[in-house]
Amino acid sequence: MKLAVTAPDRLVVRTVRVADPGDLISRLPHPSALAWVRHGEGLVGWGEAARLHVPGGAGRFAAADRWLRELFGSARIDDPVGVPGSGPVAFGGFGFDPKSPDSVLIVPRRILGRRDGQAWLTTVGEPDEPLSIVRDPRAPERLSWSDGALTAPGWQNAVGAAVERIRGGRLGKVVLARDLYAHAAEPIDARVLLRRLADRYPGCYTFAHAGLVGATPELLIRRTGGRIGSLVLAGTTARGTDDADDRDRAARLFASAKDRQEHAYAAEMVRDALAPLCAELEVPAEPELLRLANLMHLASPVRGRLLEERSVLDVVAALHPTPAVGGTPTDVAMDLIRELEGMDRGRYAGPVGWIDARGDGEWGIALRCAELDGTRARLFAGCGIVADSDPAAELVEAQTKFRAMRHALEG
Ligand SMILES: C=C(O[C@H]1C=CC=C(C(=O)O)[C@@H]1O)C(=O)O
Repeated sequence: MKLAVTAPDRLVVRTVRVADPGDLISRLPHPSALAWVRHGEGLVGWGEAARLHVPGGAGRFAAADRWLRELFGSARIDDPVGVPGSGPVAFGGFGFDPKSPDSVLIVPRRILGRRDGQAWLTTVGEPDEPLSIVRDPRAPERLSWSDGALTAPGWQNAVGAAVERIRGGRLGKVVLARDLYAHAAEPIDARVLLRRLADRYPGCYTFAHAGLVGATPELLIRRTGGRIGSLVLAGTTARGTDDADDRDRAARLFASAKDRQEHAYAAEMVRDALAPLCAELEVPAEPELLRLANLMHLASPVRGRLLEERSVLDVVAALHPTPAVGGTPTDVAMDLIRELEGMDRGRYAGPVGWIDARGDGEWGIALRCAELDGTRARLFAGCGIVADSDPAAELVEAQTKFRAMRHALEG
């Protein structure tokens, strides 16, 4: 696999403790933001000390992991803080489809971290290298919207075709997505979107990576030393108009055979993928409810302890794509996605997150997100389809999922 690399021969890295910086997102000096923030904690980064473009292929996670081990292994690191996310960190986003050429890792020149009452600043490269600062991000104005690969009726037809294929018995589940474009008068500044997403979805992982911006509720994997955690999501209903309506909807979600089946496919695959890697693994027998500002999901929190030393990217490789974004069986679902969606998902529905020099890190599934390109944003939303899915209801669900990014753009 031929990697495209921009990196110095040897990284010089220094982490220092800093006073609590407060809100991390408002500390980003430039629109080319890197971020991973939940409940005000996490990491933000800016500048670029090293970048890796990973070509498509099933071995892309292993190739990225090897490159990072070499880069971080040869670095001169002074890190008295010594917690997950201190020292050098790479922010990454991988293409959903192994064939996609879109996977990128970036090691920023500055990383500001905040967790459990501690805060730190990491400098990669010479501390006095000037960084350009662009203050006062402006909100997008005069937005207009256009369809992506498929119109709404076209996508409903694709869902109908998927249901037929599932009823034909070749697969149990497939997740179908569609894209939508927003056009603004001026280049869109990721920081405005991050701010709005973090304010509205504090329990989600608000992320920015090389123009991909979103707030995902789904944690693919977190590794802290030997401990791992994951939050499997599948099965969705919109929030109600009041508490009683919320309770009714949640009860219907738990009683819905279709949603339970969608969820079971995802939770079982995550269990099966993690079991061989773990000395201990806890997967709840029944899902619980995850409430977001716009949606409620069936959720299975998974915990485990790794059998042997492996980096978080190594575990990502074992998990992606889960049936929360692909389907069951994976290969049949991937082919059907390529056939019916009529688009390349890019990094949407792929792993997005960060990894440090210890191999610790947090990776989510890039959902509720948009890919920024100057004045244009490409939004994505997808839905799990099983034998009982109704195309019209799935379209409504996809529109609700778009709402997170529509709101981030429109305010
Ligand atoms: C594919 C998406 O959501 C996934 C995650 C949670 C619930 C899902 C569902 O109920 O269909 C999807 O599997 C998306 O938001 O684009």
